[in-house]
Amino acid sequence: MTTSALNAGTGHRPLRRVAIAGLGAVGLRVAEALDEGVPGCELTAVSAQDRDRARERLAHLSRPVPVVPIEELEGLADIVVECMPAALLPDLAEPFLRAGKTVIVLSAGAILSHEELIELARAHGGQIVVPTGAILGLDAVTAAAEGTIRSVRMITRKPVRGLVGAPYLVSNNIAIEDITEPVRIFSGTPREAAIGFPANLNVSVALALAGIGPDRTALEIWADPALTRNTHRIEVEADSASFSVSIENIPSENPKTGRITALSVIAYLRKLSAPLRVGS
Ligand SMILES: NC(=O)C1=CN([C@@H]2O[C@H](COP(=O)(O)OP(=O)(O)OC[C@H]3O[C@@H](n4cnc5c(N)ncnc54)[C@H](O)[C@@H]3O)[C@@H](O)[C@H]2O)C=CC1
Ligand SMILES: O=C([O-])CC(=O)C(=O)O
Repeated sequence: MTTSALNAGTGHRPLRRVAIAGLGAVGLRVAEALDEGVPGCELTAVSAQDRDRARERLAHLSRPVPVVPIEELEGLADIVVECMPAALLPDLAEPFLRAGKTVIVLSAGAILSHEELIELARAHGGQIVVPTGAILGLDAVTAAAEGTIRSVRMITRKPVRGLVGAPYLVSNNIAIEDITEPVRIFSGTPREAAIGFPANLNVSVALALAGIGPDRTALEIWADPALTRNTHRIEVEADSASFSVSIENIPSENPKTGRITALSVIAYLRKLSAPLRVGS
């Protein structure tokens, strides 16, 4: 049996209307997958900064979808996939959460500066979903967190072009364009990285939210001129298990973003209606 056969929807539930906010590397790939068919889901609207450019990027889809401002998405969808610059999260998420709907958040770092969104979800029966994204092992980390986790450490290594322009580098006058060997550019916490690297280290915030939080998780970031892939290693010590996992992400059309990020969202949407779900 193929994976897609195992994951095919049952057909007994109403279709979930899915909107995509942001039509960059992640958004376009998710839109294409929904257009090709994810059982139980249909793409009903898209939001983009440049609406004409978005219509061009969507021209190859088999079914046209409206391109609307983010304020109009809530009326058109049950679930929204946020894949925009982090600063836009509250404007997008609030109406969905107030209506008891689901917001899939890729800009996970923005949740730390907008924790009121979690309260809004709680009050109205909505849900914020942080997909596994470009990282791995969050299933094991959430399981270990049901017991006691002693420590979580993450080491990220990225090619130079996946890091240049990050606010932390700019404000600390750290120039990495001409480095010839790996340089550790940051040692701190995901809470600090969410501010200093808002477009590069959402994965560390996802890990922190799954485990021991954004202040106790230890994070190192390295710029490595020899790398072509974004690599992340996680080391966990818990009373249930010790484990370490690592991933080498092939960059998408956006060099900061691994290709697997969009696939993680598609896998999540497919699981919503699948008769067999694997992983917690
Ligand atoms: N959680 C995770 O594992 C990962 C999260 N990310 C994050 O996911 C988000 C999306 O990543 P990418 O698709 O690579 O980014 P991208 O830069 O390729 O795309 C973002 C899109 O948002 C659009 N946009 C900007 N302002 C907008 C507005 N007002 N309304 C609608 N659209 C607007 C931009 O035009 C752009 O097309 C980023 O915040 C990124 O940091 C990326 C990789 C991994
Ligand atoms: O794709 C990656 O390696 C991770 C990333 O950009 C992020 O966490 O925002």
